[in-house]
Amino acid sequence: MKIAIGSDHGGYGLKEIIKEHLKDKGFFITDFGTDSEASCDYPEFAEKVGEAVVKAEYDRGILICGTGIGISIAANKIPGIRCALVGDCFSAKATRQHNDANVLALGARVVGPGLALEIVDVWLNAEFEGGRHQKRVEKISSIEEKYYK
Ligand SMILES: O=C[C@H](O)[C@H](O)[C@H](O)COP(=O)(O)O
Repeated sequence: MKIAIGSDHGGYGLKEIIKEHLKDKGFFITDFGTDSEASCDYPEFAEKVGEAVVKAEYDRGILICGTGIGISIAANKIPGIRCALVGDCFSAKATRQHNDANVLALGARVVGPGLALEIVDVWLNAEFEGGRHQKRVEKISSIEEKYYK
C-alpha cells in the first residue's frame, strides 16, 4: 500500500513518528512536507496529499496539523477526497468501513503519539464494507458534482 503523508508545523513531530512507524512495517510512504517546525500553512500540505490520492498515485493519505481540523477541512475541498478527522480507534475503523475515508487527519496537539499510532494501524487495516454504505458514499459524490461544476 502506498501512503502519502503531510503536515504543517503543528503536526511535524507526529508526522515523523508515524513515518518511521509505517516504514518499519514495510509501507511505501512519501512525505509531502513540511520539513521542520517552522511556521507554515496547512492548506498547502492538504492539497499536495489530497491531489496525490485523487490522482491514484497513492492509495491513502495521512494529514496532521495541531488540531487536525484545518488540514481536514482543506483536504475535503478536493473532489474525491473523504478525509476523516479521528481521535479514537472506534471511529478510525468505522470511517473506513462506512465512509471509505481515503485520507486520515490527526491532531498532534490533541492525541498523543501512542494513540495516534494505534489509530493509524486500525485505519490502515480496516476495509470499506460497501452494501448500504455504498449509496451513501455515492451521495457524497453527487454533492461534489452539484457544487463543483
Ligand atoms: O487547524 C489548524 C491547525 O491546528 C494548525 O496547526 C494551527 O492553527 C497552527 O497554529 P499556530 O500557527 O498557532 O501554530
